[in-house]
Amino acid sequence: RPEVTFSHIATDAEHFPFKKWRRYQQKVFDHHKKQLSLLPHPQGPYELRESIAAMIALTRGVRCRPEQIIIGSGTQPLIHKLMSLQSRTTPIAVENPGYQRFYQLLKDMDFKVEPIDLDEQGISVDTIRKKDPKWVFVTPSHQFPTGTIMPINRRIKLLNWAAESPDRYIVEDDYDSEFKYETDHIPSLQSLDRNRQVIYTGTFSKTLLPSLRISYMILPPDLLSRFRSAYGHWIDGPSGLNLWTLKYFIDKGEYSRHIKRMNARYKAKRAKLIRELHRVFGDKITIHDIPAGLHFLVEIDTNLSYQDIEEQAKERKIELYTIRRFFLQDIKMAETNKKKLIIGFANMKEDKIRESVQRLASLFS
Ligand SMILES: Cc1ncc(COP(=O)(O)O)c(CN[C@H](CF)CCC(=O)O)c1O
Repeated sequence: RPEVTFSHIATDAEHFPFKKWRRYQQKVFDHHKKQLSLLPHPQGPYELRESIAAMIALTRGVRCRPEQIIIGSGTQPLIHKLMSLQSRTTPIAVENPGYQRFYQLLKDMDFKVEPIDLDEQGISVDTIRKKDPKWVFVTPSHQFPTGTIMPINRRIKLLNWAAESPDRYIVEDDYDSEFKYETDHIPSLQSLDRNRQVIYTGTFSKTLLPSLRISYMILPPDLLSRFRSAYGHWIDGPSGLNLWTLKYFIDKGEYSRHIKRMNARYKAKRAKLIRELHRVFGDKITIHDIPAGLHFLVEIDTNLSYQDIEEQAKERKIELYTIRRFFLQDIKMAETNKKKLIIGFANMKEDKIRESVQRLASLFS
């Protein structure tokens, strides 16, 4: 069991409003016994989908009807269902480095998956043109794991690429888009899409608790009808109790208040951690200080290999991920002496920042 953590995966459960959550759960028991006695709609309760549609219209500019929302027990199962309906000869592009779990899922499904390089604006559309995929998976709000926020011009360029052919699709994975610090939100790709070629996925794993396993996907009408005919008779997905509780949580304004509070808390914790990293590492560290999300990338001058870093971190009970976790295929990177680490801070206790940074520094001293 790690004694300090730089993980980007867990959220700060200490500040989750459990009392409020329990109160709304009680309301579900009191007023929704009937719904609890039934199976939820295969896409999740319509009433919750209405609340999500209204919320993301405000926060992300997403335009959709509740009928287009599919609620599922995680982003992977939703993507797995959707991609199961596509021909395996469809060439697919993903960001490299990128979200390893999607890459592995698509490879396991026998798709031809093309890793696309990134520049300082996000995924390279020039490389996409060269590789000519039909589908592209992107994380424009906060590229995973480099953190890049895709500027509006690159979003337009990517949408223009898709618009050139009706069988092209973009999967916009908008995880952790709720967290932006002193920078404003850029509208989602979905809100700029005029040709119904963007599939939008969101999750409550970063804003509430990853263990709730509540995520959602918004399909354009043509994909939606195929999805419904293929899965309309399935009964799976998150528990109705949690879904109805989430509906109250959103409708009563608790969700947006929670995000505001966590934004302020994460912003302060992040700033403190960055100051401490600079203080301890000095010019041996470069911090990619992109003011968004629950992690950032750093580069540390060291002759240690990634292997050494990962092994020594484990030995010293430090939960730490290097960029190697996100390389999609073992591209023989010339291991320069600048090693990239993912620094997550959501689950780091503020009063443990000094000790955590000290322990990290001990790896490289
Ligand atoms: C890039 C990205 N897109 C979606 C999710 C949301 O997934 P879900 O909880 O299934 O809705 C995550 C969440 N992060 C993963 C789950 F915590 C872990 C990261 C790791 O595997 O490194 C994510 O990073």
